[in-house]
Amino acid sequence: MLKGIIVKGVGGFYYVKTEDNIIECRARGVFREENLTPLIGDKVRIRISDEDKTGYIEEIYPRNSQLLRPPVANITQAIIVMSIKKPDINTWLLDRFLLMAEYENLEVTICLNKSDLDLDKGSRLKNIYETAGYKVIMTSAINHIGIEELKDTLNNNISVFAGPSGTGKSSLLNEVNKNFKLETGDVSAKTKRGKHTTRHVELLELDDNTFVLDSPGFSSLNVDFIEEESELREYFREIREYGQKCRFISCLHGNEPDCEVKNQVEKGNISKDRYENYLLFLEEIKNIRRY
Ligand SMILES: Nc1nc2c(ncn2[C@@H]2O[C@H](COP(=O)(O)OP(=O)(O)OP(=O)(O)O)[C@@H](O)[C@H]2O)c(=O)[nH]1
Ligand SMILES: [Zn+2]
Repeated sequence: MLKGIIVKGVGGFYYVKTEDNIIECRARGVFREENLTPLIGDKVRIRISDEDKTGYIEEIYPRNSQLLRPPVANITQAIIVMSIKKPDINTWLLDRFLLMAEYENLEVTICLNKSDLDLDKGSRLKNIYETAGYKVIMTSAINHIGIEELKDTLNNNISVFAGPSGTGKSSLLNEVNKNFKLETGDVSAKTKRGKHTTRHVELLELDDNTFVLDSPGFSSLNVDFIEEESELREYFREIREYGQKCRFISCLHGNEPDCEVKNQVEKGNISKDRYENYLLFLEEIKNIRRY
């Protein structure tokens, strides 16, 4: 009997990382009957058949978490990689990623990469997002800055690396583990080759018990997963916090009187930019519901 974790799935085969090596496995038919599909990230028990020497997944251990997009199990945290410049940081997108992470109930760390290009801007952003309640690491893949802190954050976790194309996700992973030789390059060259569409989902092993998923999938173009307007305020940490002191318990922090959130935006304790993104998302959710 062997135990392992599914790191890749291709055409009906699952690749299971055991203590010693990676074993190609099939799933037992019984999973289909139970309507259970093995997922990347699943911790499994396998058996090697004497006849054909292939591995069979015998049991899937209970999942701690399950992401929808991309479909992976047991992810413990998200590392959201944004570049300060080239491409310029887009905080609307960052807040969108954060929303997704909060919705999925993941631990989250923001990685502000390419700090070599504009340290001042990086510091300002770090300050804003730390004030909002997030852990922020400033990195430079080319100057090897912040890599140790990033390593510590990854240690003993199964993390999803998320962020727009060209922000340096592959470059950072290559720094974190010198054995990785992930393809990096300028945005236009990679887009031409359709890198984003052809890349499959795979867990990379950084260390024992430490895996990362370099995935383009962890983002959402719409907010249709949020059903009620009132849900949104729960996913903005600082708004959730200050919102408890609003006059009305139902306050959506828009035009209501005595709104503590607006009050704190005026005082500068809540970032105006974050608040405006909150209002934009709120408007979007309203519109989904109307049509
Ligand atoms: N100046 C600077 N450039 C960087 C840094 N990190 C990465 N780059 C460059 O940014 C470009 C994109 O880096 P990648 O690592 O390929 O970005 P990615 O996020 O993996 O991109 P996708 O695979 O398209 O999602 C490359 O040309 C890198 O050399 C950094 O810290 N500073
Ligand atoms: Zn309010």
